[in-house]
Amino acid sequence: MSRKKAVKGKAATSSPSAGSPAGKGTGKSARGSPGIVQMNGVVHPSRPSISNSSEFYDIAFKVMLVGDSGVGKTCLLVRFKDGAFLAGSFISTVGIDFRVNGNFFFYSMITSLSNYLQIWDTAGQERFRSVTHAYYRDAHALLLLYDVTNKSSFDNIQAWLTEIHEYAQQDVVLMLLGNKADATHDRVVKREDGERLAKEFGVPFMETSARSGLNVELAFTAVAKELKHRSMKDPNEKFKLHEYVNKEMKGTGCCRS
Ligand SMILES: Nc1nc2c(ncn2[C@@H]2O[C@H](COP(=O)(O)OP(=O)(O)OP(=O)(O)O)[C@@H](O)[C@H]2O)c(=O)[nH]1
Repeated sequence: MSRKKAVKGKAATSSPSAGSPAGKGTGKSARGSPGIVQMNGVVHPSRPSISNSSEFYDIAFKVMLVGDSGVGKTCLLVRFKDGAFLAGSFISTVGIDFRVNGNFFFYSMITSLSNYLQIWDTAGQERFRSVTHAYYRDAHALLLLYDVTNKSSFDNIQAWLTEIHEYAQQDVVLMLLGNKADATHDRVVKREDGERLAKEFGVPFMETSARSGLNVELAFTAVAKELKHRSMKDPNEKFKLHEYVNKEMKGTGCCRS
């Protein structure tokens, strides 16, 4: 992921296109605007272009990927973005806008659920932590990752949860993801351990693989659905995130989603 490292290592003056995934074959610029990527070659005609969509949509949700360095946050996001594009998938992405803000990059996307998501990748390295904290505060959802082949990334989850408790909003949507589930030979954290930890903290859990695509779309879809339902006025229309995840989740017996 050298392209990502280049972005994360950049100073706050990073230009949106320089060294960006968007500049590496992720799509074409829309009408020459830097950083705007058209999906399936077309931005949905009935919707605004992504660059002014946060004004158009009443609710823009900020979703952040957090977890130790190397757990696969960037790969998960890239997998989701490309999978959504290529497969024309369930939460099909109508438009994606890539931007760099300081050490972070994020994708803005209008989804087929008609909500506007900003998905932020963060740097897991300790030296970026104080900056990351500032971004927690207005996050609506956090995807907290560990790496099933790295025990310390799992052991650090409690510390991450403590940080989240301290810095994030009280009602933040939180989901625990055990990534790299495809790496069966290198696995050191059992799925049951992840399940147990998630249960202890009352958060939905699934194993994912950015490599195979296992549950990647489901993780983002579940969060998008939860955010969408929370924003709806009708309190009877309760969406149960745990139930949805348990019903839709694919096991890790196989390496493809
Ligand atoms: N086998 C396997 N490897 C993965 C998976 N996801 C990521 N990786 C590998 O793990 C390494 C780190 O992935 P990144 O996405 O850069 O990790 P990150 O969490 O963004 O790391 P930081 O930016 O340092 O916080 C890379 O070498 C990836 O190829 C996965 O699902 N399976």
